[in-house]
Parts: sequence; C-alpha cells; structure tokens
Amino acid sequence: MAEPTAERMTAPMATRTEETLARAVEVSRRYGDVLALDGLSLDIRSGELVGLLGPNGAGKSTLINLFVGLRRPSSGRVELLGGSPADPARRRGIGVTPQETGLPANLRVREVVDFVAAHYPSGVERGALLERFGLSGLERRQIGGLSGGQKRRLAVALAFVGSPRLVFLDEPTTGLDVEARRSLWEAIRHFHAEGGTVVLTSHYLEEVEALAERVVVIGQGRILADGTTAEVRDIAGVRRVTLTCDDLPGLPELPGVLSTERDGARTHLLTTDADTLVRSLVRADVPFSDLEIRPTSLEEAFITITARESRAA
Ligand SMILES: Nc1ncnc2c1ncn2[C@@H]1O[C@H](COP(=O)(O)OP(=O)(O)OP(=O)(O)O)[C@@H](O)[C@H]1O
Repeated sequence: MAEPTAERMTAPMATRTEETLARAVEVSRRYGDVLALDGLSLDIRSGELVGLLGPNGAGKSTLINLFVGLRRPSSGRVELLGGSPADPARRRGIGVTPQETGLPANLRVREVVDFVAAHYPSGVERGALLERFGLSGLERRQIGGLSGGQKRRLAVALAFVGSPRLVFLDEPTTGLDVEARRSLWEAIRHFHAEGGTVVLTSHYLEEVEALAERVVVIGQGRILADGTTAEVRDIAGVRRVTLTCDDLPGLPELPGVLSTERDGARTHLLTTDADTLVRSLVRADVPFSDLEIRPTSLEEAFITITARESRAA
C-alpha cells in the first residue's frame, strides 16, 4: 500500500458532513491606507457552493487570496483544510482560478494541463477534463492561438486538474458568451454534484443566483448578508409593487419607497415595506388597479443592501 500522504490522511474527514474546509476568523487586510477586509469571519463547509457577491473593491479577491495562501492577513486567522494556507500539503487539496491569468503563449494546452497536474498527487484524466470544459481537440494548440473565451475556460479547467476537494474561482465566467458561460456552469455543477466544494465570486448576479446555494454579500471588507438566495432577498426585504395608475406625479409621499420606475401604463415601486405602502395608497385614495407584489431579484436586493450600507457609513 502507498505511504499515507497529508492528503490521504485528511481524506476520511471528507465523509463527515459540515466539515469546515476554509475559515476566516476576524480577518483584516490592509494595503497601505486601504482596509480591504475589516474583521471578516467566514466558514466554508464541505459540499457547499458559495457565491461571494459584492461591488468592485469589496474585498472578494483579497479574501480568496488569503484563503489560498497568496496573501497573509494583517490581523486575524485563516485556516485551509484544517491547517495553514501557507502549507503546500493543504494547498494541494485545493484548486484556484485567479481573476486574471497570464498563461505562457507558446505552450500547448496539453503541456499546461500536464504541468499543473504534475504538482498534484493524483489528477483527472486530461481528455475528460478538456471535454468537460469544451476544449476537446485543442490539446496541441498553443495558448497564444486560443480565443479569449477558450483561454478563460482553460484557466478555470486548471483549477480542477488535481481532483481538489475545494475550488476557488474568482469571476470564472468573465469574458465568456452566454453559451460558454452556461456550459461552464454545467462543469461547476458537475464537480459540486460529485461532492466538490466551490467558492466563486461573480459580478453576474444571474450567475450567483443560478449556481450558488449560499450567497455571501461582501461590501467594504465586511459581510453584509449570508444566506440562501431566498434569505438574502428576505434580508433586503425589498418588494416590487407594480400597479397601473395614471396620476403618478400626484402620488403622495410614499413610505419606504426606494425607487420608482414607469413602464408604459405600469408603475414599479421598490419598497422595503410593501404592506405599509399599499395601506398608504388606499388611505390616500390613489386610483390604482392591477396591483401586483413580488420579491425582487437578487440583483435588486443586493443593490439595496449595499446602498443601505453606504448610507449608514
Ligand atoms: N495589491 C494591492 N495593493 C493595494 N491595494 C489593493 C491591492 N489589492 C487590492 N487592493 C485594494 O483592496 C480593496 C479590495 O480589493 P479586492 O480586489 O479584494 O476587491 P474585489 O471585491 O475583488 O473587487 P473586484 O470585484 O473589482 O475584483 C480595493 O480597494 C483594492 O483597490
């Protein structure tokens, strides 16, 4: 039997549910005057597919860089697979796709895959990997001859080369068209369905909603919300109240209305308190019809959370 490696020794833990694979405890990270992370705590548990969502500069990439050992926290503690992210043995259990990758233009696709695979004790079969990421038939192509979308898919595929337990994907679908994005989602779902754990960041809110079970909203280096997509919507508590009303300019000052939008005969009001809004409309005798109230999209909820946060700051 082969000698147990650090990876094999941690393997039995993989069968336990709720194992914490990555943990940030009261983590702050400063770059000069910029406080990129501000006392943030987060646990990533085995089997989760977590979407980190936040505006530019929120601290998402910094958090990933701390988890994967590329940066150290200014204060606080980061753990990866039960140890330090600086430990190469822990890092062999993860896969990473950074926000930007500069793969050598003169290397062939298969050479890059094999080079990365050589850093891991076991890996996936090259042909199967390339097929899953829509790169079949490109083994002999030089990186410089790939399209932008193919390069990005290869960069994401490389995170999966070493059969990791946990992958960190920083904006995996940037620059991909709709079809390529959807097939990448399929590959990520496949990994997750087989027990893999995924942390991804995205600006595509549709992507987080489509993929993630757990959404962590980050703003100004802190966690603003952490829950299921439905819970994050509830945290925002934002509802879209739509009605037909000819006399919009005559509407009284309405409570809790965040935005008003006119779409032909219909008026959409985004509100944190739909019940009070509707009561006020009735009390003010506003002649509305076809009233409709529904939850907002995650995007709308997200904008509301961040807007509230910056107003509070
Ligand atoms: N190496 C660095 N040197 C100086 N400041 C940095 C560095 N890396 C990040 N920052 C700053 O830290 C803050 C957080 O950046 P980070 O890249 O983590 O955010 P992000 O949420 O990933 O943003 P984006 O969605 O734009 O990628 C920003 O203000 C950024 O300018």
